[in-house]
Amino acid sequence: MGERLTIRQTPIQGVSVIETIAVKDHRGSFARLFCADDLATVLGERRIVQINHSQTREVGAVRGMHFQHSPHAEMKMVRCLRGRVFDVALDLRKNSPTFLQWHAEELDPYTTRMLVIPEGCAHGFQVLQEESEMLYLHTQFYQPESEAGLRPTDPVLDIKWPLPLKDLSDKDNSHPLILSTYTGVSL
Ligand SMILES: Cc1cn([C@H]2C[C@H](O)[C@@H](COP(=O)(O)OP(=O)(O)O[C@H]3O[C@@H](C)C(=O)[C@@H](O)[C@H]3O)O2)c(=O)[nH]c1=O
Repeated sequence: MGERLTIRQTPIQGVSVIETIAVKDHRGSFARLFCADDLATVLGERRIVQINHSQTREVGAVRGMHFQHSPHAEMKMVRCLRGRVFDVALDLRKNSPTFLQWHAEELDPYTTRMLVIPEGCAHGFQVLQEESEMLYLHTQFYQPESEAGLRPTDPVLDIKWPLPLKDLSDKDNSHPLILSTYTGVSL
């Protein structure tokens, strides 16, 4: 059996793209979505403790940019199960060489790509096809008191969303704008 997964690094340390190689036959396809052994170099000592799913109706809708503060900082692995999304990881780590830089990947069920977003990076996405569905693997439990976010339209972040933004939640629309004095998060 050949390689089932490939891991591609991005310019942001710890943000990587995992591609699953599906096995195809006359019935359709089979793909391994997660394997702790295959992903040992990405996971280290972490373990997946929660799996979440979201469905988003409208093209242009944005969810993000979300993260959890230490001590509940988490790694997320994000995959699109239906539709297509523009998925963004944003580096907020104090003293990181890529501080405030972002990396985006288009995710859809056919390219079987999963974006890895490590602790100290925020995550968000824009829906490019109606009824898009996302699957999240998390290394920490959801902790509302540690939950934080940045405004997807924040000019300091300058995220180049492909479409006009719509359907933000009230919470996402009220994330504070960051100032030029913002120094990031500590882990
Ligand atoms: C994230 C989360 C939310 N909730 C609840 C809180 C709220 O009532 C409802 C919807 O939550 P939100 O509005 O935060 O959902 P949403 O805006 O989709 O939040 C998600 O956005 C993307 C970008 C991520 O990266 C995810 O980790 C998550 O933060 O679900 C949980 O019960 N467990 C969870 O793990």
